[in-house]
Amino acid sequence: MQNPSEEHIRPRTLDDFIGQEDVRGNLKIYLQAAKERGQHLDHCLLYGNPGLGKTTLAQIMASELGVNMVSTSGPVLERSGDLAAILTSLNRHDLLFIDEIHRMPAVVEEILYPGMEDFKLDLIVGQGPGARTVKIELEPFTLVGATTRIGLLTSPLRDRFGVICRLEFYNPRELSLIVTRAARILGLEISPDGALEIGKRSRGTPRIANRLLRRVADYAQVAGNVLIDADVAAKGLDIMDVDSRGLDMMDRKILECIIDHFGGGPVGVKTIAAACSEEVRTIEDIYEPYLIQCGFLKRTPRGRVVTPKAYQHLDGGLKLRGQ
Ligand SMILES: Nc1ncnc2c1ncn2[C@@H]1O[C@H](COP(=O)(O)OP(=O)(O)OP(=O)(O)O)[C@@H](O)[C@H]1O
Ligand SMILES: [Mg+2]
Repeated sequence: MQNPSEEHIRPRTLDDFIGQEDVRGNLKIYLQAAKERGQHLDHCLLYGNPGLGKTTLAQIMASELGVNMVSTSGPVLERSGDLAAILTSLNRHDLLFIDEIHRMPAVVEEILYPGMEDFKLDLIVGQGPGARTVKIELEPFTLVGATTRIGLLTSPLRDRFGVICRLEFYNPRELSLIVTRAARILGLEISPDGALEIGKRSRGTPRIANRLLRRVADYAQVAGNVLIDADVAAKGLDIMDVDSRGLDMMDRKILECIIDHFGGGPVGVKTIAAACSEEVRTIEDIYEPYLIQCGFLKRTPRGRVVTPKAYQHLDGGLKLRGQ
């Protein structure tokens, strides 16, 4: 196959979607119930770190329901009219996917409330004393919202979702299954221990697992290996500076910066961001959740603290590199 895109790898059915057993089990029931009743599915909020499968799940829900999916995202919806145009164009039972729903402006959010609750739009037409409200009936639809930051959602919005699903980091075994599946689609040969090696170093994230697989495949090809086994995978990942726990240069830079400049913490995230020349948001959304999950970093009321486990991990790495 000619360099299949990310879209080819994306699972299409709930059965192809690996891991997240609780979310998958619950969604299966809700989807079946909605289908049997011939009704729209209740609004659903998916939250979790980047690359864990929110967009993928939304697409699977639409295809399992046999409905059309219309996609947009919070920051694109600048004015209430932008959302009104989308809502009025939806067909019966369509799925509206709003990515980064926490970034939707307040004025847009307000017109979404009656849309979600009663499938009605209250539009204000005109300005000043001549302004009037026009009520528009909408077709019943399902809103699927995705967010990496559930804490930034207002509670009126959060409360209007009937189903709230939290996606967790994947374990190495699940990631190895994801890698094996992707390798099959990409026409690559990989052994179970090769897939597990990539799985262990993918920061619990399918998107990263798929990316590392492609880079390891490049390495294997150039090195003249047809089969990606644990040894080839480890060498390919080592040259990319992805260590045995999946930490990359930036993760290590963050930990080392807290250790070297702030005595291991506690130190505020803004200070860390400035010292590492990185955005606060990127540290909070991309790096920190995984470091916390590994038990390498702790969030305390006074700031971030590097744990003894992180010191051990970093020391081990230095010894391996002979420093
Ligand atoms: N459970 C899974 N099984 C197999 N592959 C998966 C799974 N979850 C995600 N993937 C793969 O990982 C990639 C990233 O997933 P997706 O785009 O759905 O993440 P996301 O949560 O929407 O991320 P973001 O927050 O950045 O939008 C997809 O292309 C898909 O191939
Ligand atoms: Mg997405």
